[in-house]
Amino acid sequence: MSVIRTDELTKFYGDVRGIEGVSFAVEEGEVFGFLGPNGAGKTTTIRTLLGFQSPTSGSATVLGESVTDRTALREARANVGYLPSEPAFDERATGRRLLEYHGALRGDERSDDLLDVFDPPLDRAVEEYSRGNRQMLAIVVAFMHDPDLVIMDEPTSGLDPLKQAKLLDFIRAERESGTSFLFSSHVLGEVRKVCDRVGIIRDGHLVEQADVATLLDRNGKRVELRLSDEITPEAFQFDGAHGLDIASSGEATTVTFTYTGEYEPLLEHILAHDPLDVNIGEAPLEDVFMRFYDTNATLDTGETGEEGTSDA
Ligand SMILES: Nc1ncnc2c1ncn2[C@@H]1O[C@H](COP(=O)(O)OP(=O)(O)OP(=O)(O)O)[C@@H](O)[C@H]1O
Repeated sequence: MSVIRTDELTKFYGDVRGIEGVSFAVEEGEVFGFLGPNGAGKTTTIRTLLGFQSPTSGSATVLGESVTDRTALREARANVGYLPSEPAFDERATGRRLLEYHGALRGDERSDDLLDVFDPPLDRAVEEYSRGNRQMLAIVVAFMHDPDLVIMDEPTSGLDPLKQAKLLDFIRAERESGTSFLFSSHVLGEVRKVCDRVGIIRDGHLVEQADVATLLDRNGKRVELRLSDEITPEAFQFDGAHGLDIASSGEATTVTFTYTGEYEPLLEHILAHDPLDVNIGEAPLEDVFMRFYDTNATLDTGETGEEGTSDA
């Protein structure tokens, strides 16, 4: 069963388009990454799925229930965790009080275990919390009732690199035990680490839907060679090689290019030049995604553990 399914889902705010004709499905037990530049429509999709706002047209189901059937959706939501991009809490309440409140509302099977990993200062009022502590409290709230599906909007924003890594490890472990995720993010490094498939949204439209391995495969391999001899560009003009760059330092020549195709012809070409060093790796994921983004949009590769560009 698809845990989320949308069919031509459309939401306009008056004349302003939030999303239009968005169709995708999240299957049981997968982490579906939802990517797109600022204002693309990620939050609009999520808020519509959670029943916070009605679609203008089209349809969607969450755990099999229509998002426009309020009663059925409320029941389905008992099995859904939600981590908003900017968690809002009763500011004067302590973290502990808020966990009691959410536990009474939807159940608390897991907060003790979760607090071993994510440890906000429970006896302080939330208004005194740092951004990271607020996020950790929201993570505990999202998972404490042991949901089957978790919808996360920029989940690592505000967390330090260690906590970011803990959250990604935690998501992978949860997926292993069958939990499904809709994971909205700008941070490509984390998408690479946890997502099985991605949907890319731009200007309110879903422009791509593919599994991450296929996207990377399509983008080819990044090849870097160090040669003792100087060479001409013609030496590396062969089928499947593109984006050639040659730099000579006096001692050695460094050749980099992207390659799509089988290994055998690639290795033949490389060995013909008697290389000092050979490095063949995955092409950067951002090359794939940037094609779907506006030229002005910036993206975080996530490799430094910094926050994404989500707060515009
Ligand atoms: N409540 C609202 N009223 C009017 N327009 C809105 C509202 N919420 C969103 N929009 C518009 O809908 C479009 C999609 O916005 P949305 O917040 O869904 O994008 P997003 O992909 O979540 O962006 P970000 O990455 O910046 O969070 C934007 O043009 C935005 O201005």
